[in-house]
Amino acid sequence: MEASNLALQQLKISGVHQQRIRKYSLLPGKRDASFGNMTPTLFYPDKKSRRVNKSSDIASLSCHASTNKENAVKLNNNLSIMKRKCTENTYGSTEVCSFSESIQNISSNTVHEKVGVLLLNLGGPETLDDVQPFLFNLFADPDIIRLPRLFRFLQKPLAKLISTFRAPKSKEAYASIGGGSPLRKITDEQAQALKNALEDKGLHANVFVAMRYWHPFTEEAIHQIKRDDITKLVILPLYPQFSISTSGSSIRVLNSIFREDGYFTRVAISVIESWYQREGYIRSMADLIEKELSKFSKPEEVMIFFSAHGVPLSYVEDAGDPYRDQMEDCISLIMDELKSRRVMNNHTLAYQSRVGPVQWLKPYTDEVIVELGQKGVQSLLTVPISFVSEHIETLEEIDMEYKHLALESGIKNWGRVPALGCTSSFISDLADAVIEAIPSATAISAERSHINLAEKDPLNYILSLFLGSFLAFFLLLSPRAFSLFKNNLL
Ligand SMILES: C=CC1=C(C)c2cc3[nH]c(cc4nc(cc5[nH]c(cc1n2)c(C)c5CCC(=O)O)C(CCC(=O)O)=C4C)c(C)c3C=C
Ligand SMILES: [Fe+2]
Repeated sequence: MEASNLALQQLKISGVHQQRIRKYSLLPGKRDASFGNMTPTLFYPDKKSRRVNKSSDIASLSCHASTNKENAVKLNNNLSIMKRKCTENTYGSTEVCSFSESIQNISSNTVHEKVGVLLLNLGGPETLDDVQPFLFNLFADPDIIRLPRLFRFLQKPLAKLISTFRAPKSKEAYASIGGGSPLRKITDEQAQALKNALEDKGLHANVFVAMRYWHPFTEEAIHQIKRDDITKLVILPLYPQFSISTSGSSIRVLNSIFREDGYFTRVAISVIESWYQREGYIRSMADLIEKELSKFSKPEEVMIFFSAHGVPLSYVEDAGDPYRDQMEDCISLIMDELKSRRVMNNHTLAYQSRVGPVQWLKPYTDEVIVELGQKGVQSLLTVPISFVSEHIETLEEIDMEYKHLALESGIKNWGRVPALGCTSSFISDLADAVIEAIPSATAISAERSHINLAEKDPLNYILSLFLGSFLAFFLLLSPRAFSLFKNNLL
């Protein structure tokens, strides 16, 4: 994956900042606009303006043509006009967007509402036999391996190849944590806890789980939502910070289902895109950190080491993924909260779990651990920060690999903050986020506009097929290309 050249969705700054009102734009990515896959592209304001606008309450998103006229025409052909109404209330609230194509406000008193909450998560293999097909689903996601347009149809053969070669290593990791991912079980528990918390706050809601790469898949959740006759739906990714590769990917899949399925023209929908800035979440994280610090003999000397899941650098630098900015904001909010409790420890942030030969967000967790050891840091408290459940990368990568590396590098005292899981203050805050999102739920219209590449541009289509087949042939049959691929990409 030549990540620096593969920017698909271009997330660019288009914020018009006014007092308490922000305007975002949904523009096509430079390349993606011509795809016809109708992926909406969110444009985020830069970090500085987001910080300045902490008190912003409302962000409205409107759709307009890109700078490129051709793209604008394609956009009109392929994308129905999308509008968003967003409510952002930093630190204390959530980035909430109701979407999608044309907005019809549904007044809550006209129909008998049945509220649903859809939790989005990554999913994980439940048995060792699931590992390869799970990896296939992950690498087949165009938001995970971002191929240029011409090579898009190679996505699945490439996913098959990478998943087959990666599976033995991944299986070993899953075997070491009991033979499968705990993600489904934990997410189901979180769903039940959220349902109970909502009930306690006076809202009866059905809570569904949609995993991106393993069961229960998005389609299974959609089936249940329809079976239960849900009329208002709040979409809540279980990732505190937004990334194109996580929440973005799940929302893209949902968006295409909603556009195709007439049922959803009758459903008012609200999407909570990120919620790392919520007071309840920040406080819950600070509580966990304080508790773990107190287990060290000299808590004040402990380095608090935030380890976030990485993304390729090109996501942030070329495609405008807000993930790094949100991560940094999140950590400064947690540290501010700790300081307000007189916890004045040093802290640092690094990124873990990189895959493949491209550059990922730096600094890398393993390199920082070695450096900290060399600098004489004696005590380290690792805080997994991009995810709210235990999973392979906390249980295996952090608890086994990084712990071993830290002790080898001279760090004497090691600790790790557990994931939030079903911590009651956290679940209660998620319930508040859901309740706050309901008023901004809006319905989507029934416009559909799938035009596939072959219908739209037959010459281009034939050319891509030809070049793609050539590349696949070369990669699969040339022993040298094959071993280069195996050594570098896996
Ligand atoms: C915020 C969290 C995550 C981001 C960002 C993310 C991006 C990302 N991940 C991969 C590749 C892999 N991820 C894998 C597992 C995995 N990833 C996350 C979270 C984020 N990923 C979680 C919670 C899990 C674990 C699920 C579980 O089973 O417990 C894996 C599989 C494990 C392995 O083989 O290492 C891969 C591969 C990429 C390429 C990427 C960004 C482009
Ligand atoms: Fe991942």
